[in-house]
Amino acid sequence: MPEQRATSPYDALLLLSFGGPEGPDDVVPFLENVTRGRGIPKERLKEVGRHYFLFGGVSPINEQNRALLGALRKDFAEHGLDLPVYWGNRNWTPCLTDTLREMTRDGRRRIAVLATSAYASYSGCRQYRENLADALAALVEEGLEPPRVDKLRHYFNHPGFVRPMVDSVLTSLADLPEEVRAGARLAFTTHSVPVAAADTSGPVEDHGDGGAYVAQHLDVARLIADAVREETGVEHPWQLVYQSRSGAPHIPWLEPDICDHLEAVYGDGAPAVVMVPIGFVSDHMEVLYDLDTEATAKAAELGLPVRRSATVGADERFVGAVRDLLLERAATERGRAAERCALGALGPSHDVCPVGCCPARTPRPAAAGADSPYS
Ligand SMILES: CC1=C(CCC(=O)O)c2cc3nc(cc4[nH]c(cc5[nH]c(cc1n2)c(C)c5CCC(=O)O)c(CCC(=O)O)c4C)C(CCC(=O)O)=C3C
Ligand SMILES: [Fe+2]
Repeated sequence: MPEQRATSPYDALLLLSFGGPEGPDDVVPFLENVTRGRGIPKERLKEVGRHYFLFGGVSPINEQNRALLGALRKDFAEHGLDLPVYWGNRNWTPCLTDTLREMTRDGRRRIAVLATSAYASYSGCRQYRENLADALAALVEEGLEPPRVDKLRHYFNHPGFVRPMVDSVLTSLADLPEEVRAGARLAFTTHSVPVAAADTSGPVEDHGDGGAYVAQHLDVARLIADAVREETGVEHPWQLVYQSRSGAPHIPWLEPDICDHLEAVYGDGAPAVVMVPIGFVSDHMEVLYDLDTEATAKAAELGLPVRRSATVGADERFVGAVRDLLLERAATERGRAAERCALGALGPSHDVCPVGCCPARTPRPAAAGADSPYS
C-alpha cells in the first residue's frame, strides 16, 4: 500500500478571508455586502466609507492576503506538501462562492479552510461558517456536487501566532523614546462586539462572563505581556481594550474603546502606550484607520507617545503554524494521534464547533460544525 500523504484526506487548502475594496468604486458595494440585513445605522456606514476613501478606497487586507497566499504556497513547496492553496472572501472578490465553484470544477472533494480570524465569536467564526454554507448551497443549486469543508481550529494561542506579536511589541517598545519606555503601558486591542455576542461566544459551557471571545483574548494578552516581561525585565501594566464599535448606541458593546483608554491612562500618569492589535491577523482598515489614524491622533492631542505594534501578516512563523494546523487536522481525520500545539491556560481549541457554539441571533445553516447540514 502506498504511504499516505501527510496532507491526506485533504486535497486543497482554502484561505477564507473578509475581503475589502480595491478602489473607490468598490467601497459602497463592499459595504452593502458586509451590512446586508444587519441593521447598521446609515450614519455609521457613511463614516466607515469615509475611512476607506481616505485611503483611496483601498483596504490593505487584500494585499496582506496575497502575501499570505504566496507565503503559504512557498512554504508548502519547501516542505514537500503537494497541496494547492486557493483564496476566497466573504464580502469581496475573489468571492467565496466563485472560489468554491472553481475548486469543485478542479475536482477538489475535501477542503481544509483557514479563516483569517483567530478567535471564537459569531462574527469571527460562525458567520464564516454561514457563508461557507451559503456558498455550498449555491453550488448545489447549480447542479454541482459540493465538496466537504473542514474549518481549521482557532489559532489565537498557537505559538506561531503569539510569538511574532511578542517580537513586534519589543520592537515598538524599543522605538519609544528611552525616557518613557520603561513606564509604557500595553493596550491590547481587538474588535468590539455586542456584549450579548461576546457572552455567547464559543461552546455553550464557556457562555457567560464574556464567553470564549474575551477569555481567549485575555489569554493571548497575558502570554504576550509575560513574554515581554521575561525579555525586558520590566513589568509593563496592560489591559484588554476594544475598537471599531458599530451598531446602535443603545446596544451595549465591549468597552473601553481604545481612545477612551488612552485618555484614562494619560490621566493616570502613563508616559507612553504601545497599542497591540491582537484581534487582527493582518493590517486591516480597522488597524490603519481606528488605530494608526484615529487613536494616534487622539494620543498626539494628549501629548502621549504611542506606537502600534505589527500584526502577524505573512510572518514565516504564522505560515508555519498554518502548515502545522493543517497537518494536525489531517492526521486527526486519518485517525492518528496528533500533537496539538497551544500556549496559555486554555489549551488547544476544538476542531469542530459544537452545536450552540457562537449562536446567531437568527439561526441560519452553517457548514463545518456539528450542526452543519453538509457532511
Ligand atoms: C470580531 C470581528 C472581526 C475580527 C474577526 C475577523 O477578522 O473576521 C471583524 C473583522 C473585520 N471587519 C471588517 C469590516 C467591517 N466590519 C463591520 C461590522 C462589524 N464587524 C464586527 C465584528 C468583527 N469584524 C461586528 C460585530 C460588526 C457589526 C455588524 C455585524 O454584526 O456584522 C463593517 C460594517 C461597518 C461598521 O460597522 O464598521 C465593516 C466594513 C473587516 C475588513 C476590514 C478591511 O477592509 O480591511 C474585517 C477584517
Ligand atoms: Fe465558533
